Amino acid sequence: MASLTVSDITKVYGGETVALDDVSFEIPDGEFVVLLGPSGAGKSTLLRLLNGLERPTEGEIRIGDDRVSGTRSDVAMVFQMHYLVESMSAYRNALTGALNRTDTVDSVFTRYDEDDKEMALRSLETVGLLEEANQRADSMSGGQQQRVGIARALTQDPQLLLADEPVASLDPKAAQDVMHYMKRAAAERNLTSIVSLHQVNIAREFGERFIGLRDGNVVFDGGKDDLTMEDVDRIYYGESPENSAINNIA
Ligand SMILES: Nc1ncnc2c1ncn2[C@@H]1O[C@H](COP(=O)(O)OP(=O)(O)OP(=O)(O)O)[C@@H](O)[C@H]1O
Repeated sequence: MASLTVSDITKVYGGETVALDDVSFEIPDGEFVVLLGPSGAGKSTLLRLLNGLERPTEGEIRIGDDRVSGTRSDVAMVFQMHYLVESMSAYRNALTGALNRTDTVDSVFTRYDEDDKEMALRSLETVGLLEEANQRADSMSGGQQQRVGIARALTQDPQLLLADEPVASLDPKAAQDVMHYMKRAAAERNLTSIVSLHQVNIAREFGERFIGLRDGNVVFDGGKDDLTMEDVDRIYYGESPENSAINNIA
């Protein structure tokens, strides 16, 4: 739905912590990108900059031709903790995504129109939960709850879908399910998507393109066929061979 251009982004916290150091890349319309990197590499910082929650210290981000200068209704985010209202149904939770694109008065009074309701149902259908629409969120499994979180993001009708470790707290089967539905949602709507993941096997299964961050720098940017074990090693362990997973396994 929209291309994304990240140009020379640097983010410094508190005048000394360089979380991102001159990062640049472009993502064309509808591409499904996985962000890889060890703890502290700058993945969450990058996602927060992309959704306008934080401002870069230097550089700029464009969605299509628009410079990102704050939060936007056409950028939706899925979090590791899905922050559902547990006592509400899957449908009601999905519907709240519409509040991010309605005007302030409607959102203060939580008013939804017919289009919002249809969009929420369509979003639940996309994540395979239409039949569970009336089920309370707290009676659902962790994977189902995360799929409701995705449906809520889709009800916002975004151009850009961001997800920060959306499957980190799920077991492998649930993680695979959630990624399957997220990928399906992105493909159905031609959504440009960026998902940060820790699990390399899941990343490989679902990613089309991989951006590897380490110490705030892009150390890998390429497709599935380009991503070797050595690249994964370099992303997670750096250049020093004594730390390498390959060497430790060998
Ligand atoms: N609000 C903040 N204030 C100060 N430093 C921060 C802040 N947020 C992140 N940092 C620092 O910026 C660097 C990058 O952090 P970030 O959370 O973006 O990494 P990450 O790759 O998402 O890590 P994780 O996988 O552990 O979430 C780290 O050194 C972190 O301590």
